[in-house]
Amino acid sequence: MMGVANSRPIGVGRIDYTNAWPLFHYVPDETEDYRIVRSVPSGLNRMLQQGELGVSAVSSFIYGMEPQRYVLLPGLSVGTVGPVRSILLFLKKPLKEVLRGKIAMTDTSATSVSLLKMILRLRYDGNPEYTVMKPDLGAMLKDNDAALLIGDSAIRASWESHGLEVMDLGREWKEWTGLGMTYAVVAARREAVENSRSEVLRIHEDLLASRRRSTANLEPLVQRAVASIGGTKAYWTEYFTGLQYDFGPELREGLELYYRYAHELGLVDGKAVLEFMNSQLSTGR
Ligand SMILES: C=C(O[C@@H]1C=C(C(=O)O)C=C[C@H]1O)C(=O)O
Repeated sequence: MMGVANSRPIGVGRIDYTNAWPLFHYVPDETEDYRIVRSVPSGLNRMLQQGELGVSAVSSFIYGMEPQRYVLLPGLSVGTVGPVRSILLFLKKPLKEVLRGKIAMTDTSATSVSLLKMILRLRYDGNPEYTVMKPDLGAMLKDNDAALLIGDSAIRASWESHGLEVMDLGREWKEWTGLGMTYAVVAARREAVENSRSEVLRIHEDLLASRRRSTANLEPLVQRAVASIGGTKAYWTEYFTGLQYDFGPELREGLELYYRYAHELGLVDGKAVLEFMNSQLSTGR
């Protein structure tokens, strides 16, 4: 496993959802230093944990489970301060009943499933029964009172005229805690940083450059999203503008609270502290 994480080019995981586009849009799929591997968050989480990837955009929850194994790449995140529009609980019954009912959750997520548990338990004193399913709203709601979707599945489902009540978890978190939330981070395995330092620095720089270029001009991403997924230019402009990609103080503070709650609920063993790769390294000096 070590060999895979340390060989050149190193494997780098890209979340295969529109929400991660700004981080990766201008990053080539293959260079001498790295090769991009695409998957849903749960797939990348597993590949990074098993050492098949040296660096990956992953569910922030995964870092919180074993912070000693990773460092975070500074200046890179997928988060919001407020509504996210793509992490949504679809309710078939009033919230009061859902809190004592049954909820199906997508098998593609790690951060949002725990975020949902926190919100329902700690904010609303709920104790529903949870199951994990493939992200298919109709199938999920067949035997359940509510369904959690993330990413493009959530976006598509939010456009359907099903008449269901919808809870946006980014909005909930902000109303409840007053803070932002970080759904995805870019993490590097510690041995990848030690043994493949220049490759890790290169992908870090390329991701930062992509983030800057994407957020400076959203137009190419917006056009592409309309063409490949649908919706309007206004929708996607608002969507990308609402997301925060630079892991600023509000996102860091929110994530620290999320890790404290995760520990309180017994979802993770310890209290994770955010440890970033030394930014001195990333300037190459
Ligand atoms: C913003 C989103 O955040 C995603 C949610 C994740 C999770 O729940 O584990 C992981 C990566 C993020 O890209 C989204 O799904 O739309």
